[in-house]
Amino acid sequence: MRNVEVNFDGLVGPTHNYAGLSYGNVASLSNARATSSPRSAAKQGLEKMKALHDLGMVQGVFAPHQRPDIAALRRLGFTGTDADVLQRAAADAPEIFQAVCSASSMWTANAATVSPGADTADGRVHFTPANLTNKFHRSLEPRTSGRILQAMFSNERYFKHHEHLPDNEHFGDEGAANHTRLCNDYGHAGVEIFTFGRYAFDGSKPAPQRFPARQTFEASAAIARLHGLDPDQTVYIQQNPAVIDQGVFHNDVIAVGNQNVLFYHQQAFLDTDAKLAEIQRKFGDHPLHFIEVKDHEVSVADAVATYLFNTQLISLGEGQMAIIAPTECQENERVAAYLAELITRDTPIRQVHYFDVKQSMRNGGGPACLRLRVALNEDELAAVNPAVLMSDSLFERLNQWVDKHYRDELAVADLADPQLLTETQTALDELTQILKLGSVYPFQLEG
Ligand SMILES: N=C(N)NCCC[C@H](NC(=O)CCC(=O)O)C(=O)O
Repeated sequence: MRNVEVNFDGLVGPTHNYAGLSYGNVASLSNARATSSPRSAAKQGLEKMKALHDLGMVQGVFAPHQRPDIAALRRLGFTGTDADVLQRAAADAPEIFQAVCSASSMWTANAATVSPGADTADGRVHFTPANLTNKFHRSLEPRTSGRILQAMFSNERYFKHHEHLPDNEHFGDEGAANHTRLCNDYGHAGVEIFTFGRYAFDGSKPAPQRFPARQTFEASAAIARLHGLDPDQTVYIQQNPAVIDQGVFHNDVIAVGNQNVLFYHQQAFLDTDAKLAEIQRKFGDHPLHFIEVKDHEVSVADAVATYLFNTQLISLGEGQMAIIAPTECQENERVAAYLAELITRDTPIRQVHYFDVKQSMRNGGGPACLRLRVALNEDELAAVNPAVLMSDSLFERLNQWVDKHYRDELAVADLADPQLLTETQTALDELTQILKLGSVYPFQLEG
């Protein structure tokens, strides 16, 4: 049976903007209040999806969320017509208002944690939407992400959907951004690696001093229990608090894995040697490539600035992999030299492809943030909603849809324009028809 890994990329929503909402995320803070281009952001994302499709990958599209989130504003006491709610919130509580306008659902690496059927006790693919409790604007995502996931993976014979973890910092969960799976073949049982930033109930354990640790050990362990993972095939690794304090707000900013390769920075983890030995032991006798990038090769600062590790490692067949990197890596001499040399080494990584995803990068989201990986066998793939899978015609259709509905430029001040709300709802209503999702947005469910 053929087993594949499908990347479900977040389609950038029409309100994509730079409001500087993510403390601890260096790019988000440094680009605060810059003017964005929702249209080019969405098109940059579509180009990457199409290029991976053209490389022979199965590629999916993950719909964006409804923003501004009027329901969230009503829950916080703003009343009247939708236009009243928007304008009152913008005037009286601009920080709350900007948060409910964020297009952050584009970073689908944070949408959920996914365990393939080969790893779970009941043999189904398990999904748990991330609660994203650490940032208010992201905590608005789990319910809609859950509905979109159910609309894409609806067959209960193959797919199991869990509720997100309790909405509380003790169970702070950022989804697949802190989850890596190593395996010999996508269809074989793998080792699931959960990376976390702190322990919720034990203040004596190491934790960052400056920036928040968004993921807790307790959240990771709960996901592993919910998904029915075998403890002998599961590894928990604490992120090095010192790198969180340098802007590594998710583990996928400092490490990435695929099949038998783990590519990571020397400073990424705590207790690295013991943890790598545990991974090797649980992985078994098969060859495993630990590619460690040393400080003198690429510093943590360069890794954060270029997103060297927020790259996608994709399998091209015959044991070869390609690395999908943002153009920021190409523009940094040290990182570009490192990658040029890496593909000549005796590892599966043989190609590097650069993509311009600058609109997303300016909010701290690289190629790997934009995608949620789902490993599937043939039967499971056949059960996926086919309307969300990339093809030449879907690429063309989505580009036309973006041209019709998206603005070229958006400043933070434009977010209060009631017309933007109407434009967004019209666009998303049409999108649910293109992607055959049914009703997934609050404005569709209320009516
Ligand atoms: N590393 C992964 N997997 N994802 C990147 C997420 C970036 C996102 N940025 C933001 O939410 C900024 C949005 C704003 O400021 O409007 C975040 O910090 O949660």
